Amino acid sequence: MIKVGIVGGTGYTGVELLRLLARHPEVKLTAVTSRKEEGMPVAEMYPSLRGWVDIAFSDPAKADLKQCDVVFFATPNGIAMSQAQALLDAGVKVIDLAADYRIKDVSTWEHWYGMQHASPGLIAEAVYGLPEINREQIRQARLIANPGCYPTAVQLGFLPLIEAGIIDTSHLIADCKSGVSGAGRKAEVHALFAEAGDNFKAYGVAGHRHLPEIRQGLARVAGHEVGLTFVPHLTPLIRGIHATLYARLNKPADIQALYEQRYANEQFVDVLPAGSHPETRSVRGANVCRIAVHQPQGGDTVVILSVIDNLVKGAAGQALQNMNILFGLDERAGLDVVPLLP
Ligand SMILES: NC(=O)C1=CN([C@@H]2O[C@H](COP(=O)(O)OP(=O)(O)OC[C@H]3O[C@@H](n4cnc5c(N)ncnc54)[C@H](OP(=O)(O)O)[C@@H]3O)[C@@H](O)[C@H]2O)C=CC1
Ligand SMILES: CC(=O)N[C@@H](CCC(=O)OP(=O)(O)O)C(=O)O
Repeated sequence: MIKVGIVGGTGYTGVELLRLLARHPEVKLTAVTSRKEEGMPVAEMYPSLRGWVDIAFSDPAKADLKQCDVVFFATPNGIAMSQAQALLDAGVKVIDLAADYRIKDVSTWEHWYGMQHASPGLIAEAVYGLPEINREQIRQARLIANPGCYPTAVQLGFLPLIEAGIIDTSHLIADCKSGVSGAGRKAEVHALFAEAGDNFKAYGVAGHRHLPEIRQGLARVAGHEVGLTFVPHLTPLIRGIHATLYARLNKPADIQALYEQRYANEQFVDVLPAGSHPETRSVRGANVCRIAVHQPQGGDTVVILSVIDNLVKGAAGQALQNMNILFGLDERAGLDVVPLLP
């Protein structure tokens, strides 16, 4: 059995990891931390996990994480970067759901995240955990930088077009909407029911910290810098991201066939029939990205619709997919979940 630790088990991505790991056949949950809830049984805080998870939260400073085979950091940005080295030295693999190791250029990271990096020496080694691009490197990794939620939806949406070299990569547009759980469980005014409910707004138009992450990923695939306008919006959903992506074709192509072929062997990317409009509720609770491809009026503008559950393919599910790859397990282990309707 793989001994698993979670730092930050009370947050939305932490409890989502617990939900998925509870059904994983090869996992023994060894430590789940919370500074505020030390000693409280997990199932007392989250009754949905009664009968599934039978350990209590421990203080991260006291938890013996070095006895684990893998530790997930479901913590705010800037936590894993101070603790990863000691765990790696003890032979523990680390999967960070935050952004500490996502950006390869440390000064870019420090600019967007507003703090000094505590372990810049590990950034080069960290593997960006988007399996649909980096599966082979993930297999060999000790340290995984799990992608952000918007970056997952946007990169999977643009990837086939960029790989095929058939679009103008200098003017990409990603118009994205997120549910409120994307902001985490901590109390914040903009996430209050009376603020976020029955309301819809853009934010971060001048610059969002996912912009450099998406640009870096797409540039790697393109082999050169890309121009991207990224506009996130907050919607009155709890879960879900809907990304509407625009690009200009520079040569004619059968886009539907391109996407179907690119993702034919990907278990967690579903290319819908031509003309479809994917809904966020069609992925709720499941580790899947559903994509539909459009070329309105047969013109040269391609519109890609990409939906994920921000907490699953956008965070905890993808982290578990990465764990399965790291340990040579069936990639679907613990992830064979049917989306929840309505
Ligand atoms: N929500 C989402 O859709 C997504 C989130 N992410 C990223 O995943 C990470 C977790 O997000 P989310 O679950 O939403 O966050 P939450 O705010 O919901 O939870 C954060 C967790 O971290 C713990 N924590 C906070 N500060 C510290 C600390 N200094 N040391 C140890 N533990 C700490 C908290 O518990 P306590 O304070 O009791 O210790 C809590 O369990 C973030 O980096 C986020 O950016 C990535 C993709 C999507
Ligand atoms: C709705 C909302 O607030 N979303 C968050 C992004 C989600 C997130 O947690 O960011 P990471 O994926 O980088 O960890 C935001 O815009 O800051």
